Amino acid sequence: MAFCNTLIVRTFTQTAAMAAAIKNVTVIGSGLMGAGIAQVAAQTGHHVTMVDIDEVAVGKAKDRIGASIQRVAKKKFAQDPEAGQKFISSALEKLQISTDAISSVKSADLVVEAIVENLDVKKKLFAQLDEVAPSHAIFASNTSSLPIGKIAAATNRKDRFGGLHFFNPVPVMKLLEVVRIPETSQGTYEAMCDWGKAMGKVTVECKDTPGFIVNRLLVPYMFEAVRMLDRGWHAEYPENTLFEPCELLTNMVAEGKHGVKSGKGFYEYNKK
Ligand SMILES: CCCCCCC[C@H](O)CC(=O)SCCNC(=O)CCNC(=O)[C@H](O)C(C)(C)COP(=O)([O-])OP(=O)([O-])OC[C@H]1O[C@@H](n2cnc3c(N)ncnc32)[C@H](O)[C@@H]1OP(=O)([O-])[O-]
Ligand SMILES: NC(=O)c1ccc[n+]([C@@H]2O[C@H](COP(=O)([O-])OP(=O)(O)OC[C@H]3O[C@@H](n4cnc5c(N)ncnc54)[C@H](O)[C@@H]3O)[C@@H](O)[C@H]2O)c1
Repeated sequence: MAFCNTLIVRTFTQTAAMAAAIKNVTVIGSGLMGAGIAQVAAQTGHHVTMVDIDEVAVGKAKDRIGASIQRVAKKKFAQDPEAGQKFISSALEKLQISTDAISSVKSADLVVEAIVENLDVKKKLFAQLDEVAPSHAIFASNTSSLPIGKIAAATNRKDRFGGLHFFNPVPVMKLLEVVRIPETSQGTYEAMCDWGKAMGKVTVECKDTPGFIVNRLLVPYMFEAVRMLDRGWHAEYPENTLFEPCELLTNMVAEGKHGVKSGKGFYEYNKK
């Protein structure tokens, strides 16, 4: 029992230490997602370096952040514009830009990659960063569709590797999928979740499966919308199995499980 308690205390201490240690964040890629991630990280008190191979892109990203943060401040400090101005200047002071990925990770506690969706390009980048980043630094990819395990394989820090899948527009969307591979240590996983919460996000644990959770649902839904457009809206397709009632739903309806209005469905609801 004493051994068990010691182990729990030690694990807790290590995890808390890793999470507390995430102060310096390097975001690689300053496109739609990278700029959003960098912005929210700076807004929430982190020292952020945003990197891009394209000097023009990273400059434009900083301008976009300036415009987006105005919108955030207007909403967040609607009653106190002075506090809003302080919020903006404090965040922008914490944000550096660079075109040199190698030097930008030298004091990073967390590296979030949001570059082009290409496995070889991501692997090449992480292999280079692995050589120079501090050993404690956690690496994460924001990929929409590539297996995290395949990207992590390019490094010697699979225990400190995971997915941090944000949603567009990052300053607005609350959800963050935190993806773990079998090698991701518990400390790394918890540090990623704690960092996500510090970013003001709601974190959800995902396994490293195609599409994680959201895109697994979203992409077939989007494709189906496009197929509908493709074949015309007016036709009826009674033979299409997509429209067949599911047995599970039929049974739930028969059992009176109508969701919120009946107090039970997939969940139980407390009616007040
Ligand atoms: C395998 C292939 C995969 C392909 C798909 C990949 C998918 C990917 O992996 C995952 C995803 O991202 S899935 C996609 C997941 N994403 C979604 O599902 C999102 C879908 N989109 C939406 O839900 C709506 O368009 C929004 C809620 C974003 C905006 O609401 P709207 O009704 O269009 O109205 P509005 O007038 O514009 O804005 C209203 C207020 O919102 C605020 N604000 C907005 N943008 C901001 C910004 N950039 N900055 C700061 N603030 C911003 C601001 O306060 C603004 O007020 P203001 O007074 O005007 O400043
Ligand atoms: N767009 C979305 O809605 C969305 C949502 C969630 C996740 N993602 C994922 O986020 C990643 C980025 O997507 P995006 O939409 O921001 O792309 P984007 O094209 O807007 O931006 C990518 C940026 O990366 C830069 N870049 C490319 N190679 C680089 C390298 N080797 N080093 C440094 N910078 C490099 C490009 O110059 C570009 O500015 C992708 O993996 C994508 O799948 C996208």
